[in-house]
Amino acid sequence: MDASVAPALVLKDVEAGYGEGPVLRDFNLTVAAGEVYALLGPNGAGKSTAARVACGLIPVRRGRATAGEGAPRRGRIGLAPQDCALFPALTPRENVAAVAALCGLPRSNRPAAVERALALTGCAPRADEPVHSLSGGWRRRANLSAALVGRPRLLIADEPTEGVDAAARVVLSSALRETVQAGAGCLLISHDEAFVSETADRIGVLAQGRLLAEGPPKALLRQAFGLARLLVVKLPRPASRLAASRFAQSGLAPSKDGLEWRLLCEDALGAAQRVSPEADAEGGEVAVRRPGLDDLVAHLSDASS
Ligand SMILES: Nc1ncnc2c1ncn2[C@@H]1O[C@H](COP(=O)(O)OP(=O)(O)OP(=O)(O)O)[C@@H](O)[C@H]1O
Repeated sequence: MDASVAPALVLKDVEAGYGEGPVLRDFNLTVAAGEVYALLGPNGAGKSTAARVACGLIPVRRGRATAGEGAPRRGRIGLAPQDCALFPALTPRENVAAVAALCGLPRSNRPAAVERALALTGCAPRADEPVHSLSGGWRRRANLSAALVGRPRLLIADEPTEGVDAAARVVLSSALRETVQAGAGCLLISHDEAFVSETADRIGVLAQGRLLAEGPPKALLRQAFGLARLLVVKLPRPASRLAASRFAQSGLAPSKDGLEWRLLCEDALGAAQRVSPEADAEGGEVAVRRPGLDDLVAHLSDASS
């Protein structure tokens, strides 16, 4: 990343919220030009609030928010909100054209800009059907096209893959990657672990309005878990007393509903062999896997609460 290029977003010592108690306090976040930065965290952590501060939808009570500097004033931030911001009676092409006008693009440039934005998200094949008749996945593509048409310096994509199939996810990931390769910065908010792993350069893990960790996903996973693997036993019903005591003896801890027992350790395969007889007798399934981003979020937010 080029340090001489201004960041796409800087939130510095920000305090912001809705009622009396702030949601974000002393909150710092920088999204560089050329990177996709994903904010992860449990429900209510403050991710959408940070996005709203970034695009000026809620004011900063303290600190400073600077977004999209270096772009024309009206098109500098592109927002693809979680609840698609589209006119349902209009087609994707008409919606994207309307946003192009709102962004202040010169009239003569608009048709090419609209085609480009529709092509980036693969929306062109359904671009002339009314939005209300499109499936959720096509609406998501149109929603992202509308955010991209003004060539924003900062793109904010809030849950862009909600209700989207695997093929569309690949296209949307490429659209975000191409956008940042062209020089924008992207703030991505997503609960979609696979999408974030494929798309983000850096992630920030947020809980209760505080950033708990940030960095490249692989580095954070390595730092949190090292060589440990996760043993997961899934049960159709809570374990019998005998099985529960055997799982506990082997170091596994139950979920709140008692349907899942877990252990994070370097010898997860050995532990799996030890608990397999009880798991089989209970009709359960045993799996060993590498911890992923969802595990990282749970691990960091549990440790901070
Ligand atoms: N419009 C609002 N008015 C009042 N409080 C709100 C409003 N929107 C969010 N909040 C509160 O702010 C806190 C953070 O919410 P926010 O939507 O930013 O979390 P989030 O991390 O995006 O959650 P999720 O993953 O569920 O979308 C929550 O306690 C929420 O109840």
